[in-house]
This record gives sequence, C-alpha cells and structure tokens, in this order.
Amino acid sequence: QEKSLSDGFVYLDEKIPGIVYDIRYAGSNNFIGKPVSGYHKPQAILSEPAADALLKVQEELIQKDLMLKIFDAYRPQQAVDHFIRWARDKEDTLMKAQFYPDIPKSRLFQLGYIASRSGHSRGSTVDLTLVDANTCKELDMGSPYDFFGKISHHSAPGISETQKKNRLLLKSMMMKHGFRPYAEEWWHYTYKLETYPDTYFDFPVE
Ligand SMILES: C[C@@H](N)C(=O)N[C@H](C)C(=O)O
Ligand SMILES: [Zn+2]
Repeated sequence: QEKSLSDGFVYLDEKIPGIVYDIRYAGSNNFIGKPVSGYHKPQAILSEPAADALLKVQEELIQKDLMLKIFDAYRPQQAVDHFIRWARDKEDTLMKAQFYPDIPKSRLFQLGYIASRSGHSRGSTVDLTLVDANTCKELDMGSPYDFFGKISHHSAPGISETQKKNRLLLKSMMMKHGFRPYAEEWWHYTYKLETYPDTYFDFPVE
C-alpha cells in the first residue's frame, strides 16, 4: 500500500533497509498502558535529513553485526497532549510498577523524562536501541526503554561494564552521524541540524 506524508518527512522503513521497529505508543506496552492519541499505525517517521543520518548509522552498525531498533520517532503534538492529560490524572497508576516505580507521575515532566514540547514532534528525534543483526535480540542497556529513573541516565552509577559499553557504542555511533544524546534517557537522540527547529507537527502516524 502506497503511503503518503507531510513534505520533508519519510517513513524509516522506506529509507533504511531492515530497520526493526517496536513502536510502543501505537500499542499498550508503554507507560500509559494503552495506545496513545495520534498513533494510528505502528510506523516510524522522521524528517528526511535525520532519516538519512540514521541510515548511515545503520550501515556502519551492520559491519559490526548490529542493527538499530526504533521505539519512537516523529510524535504528533496530540500524543504529547495525551501524556500531559495522563500525568494530571493521579488515579491512573496502571503502569507505575513497570515504568516509573520511584517517581510520582506528577514529577515526570519536571525531572525531564517527558517533554511538553518534544523534539519528537519536530520530526528530528528518535528513541532507539541496538540489536544483534542475526537474532534481533536487544543489547543490554542496563534499563528498559522508557524506564523513568536515574538508572536510565547516561551517567547512571551501578550499571555493569557491558551495559556501559553498549550505551557508549550507541552514543558514539549516533554522535558521529550528527545526533545529540539526552542526559536523562540513554535511548533518546535529536538530530542537530533540524529541518523544523520551531515547528511542532500534529499530523497522525498512519
Ligand atoms: C517519553 C520519552 N520516550 C521521551 O521521549 N522523553 C523526552 C524527554 C521527550 O518527551 O521528548
Ligand atoms: Zn524520546
């Protein structure tokens, strides 16, 4: 089926051969526990220059028998607004034990784990990890995707040497190709030469 998109955006599976996805916000395995507004399909979309840079990361990883796995890319503003509504609802702690056991949900924005104006909505930010190219098994990064807590910080003490090495490998590959890491989340990277640095898009992921 032919897919069409806003100008300047591309589907990652059309740009990057073999890219692996697990688009968490299109399903229920996420910190809210249900599909998030604006994710009509489990697709990954980015602005074209960011996707081109990611292709270079993937090409280099393949030489090491590794690949990228994408958890989130472009995120419509309506999804961010859904996060904001969810954070205000004190009663809903369905996914607390799994995703934010030590932090009150009311502080997740303040502490930098979720943004009310996100680089994802500008189409330049991606959440991702590394997988073994043969088995598609995720490398051990020391904490799961979207685990909101100090253990997910790049500087987290108490993670093993292997976990540190895996985080550093992802970080060095992403930085080499123009992405900026984010101190609070080992999985979150923003392409520095943003095409739309001031625009927060709201078209759905479909
Ligand atoms: C929610 C998490 N996956 C994430 O992307 N956090 C940053 C801070 C964001 O919302 O931009
Ligand atoms: Zn992110």
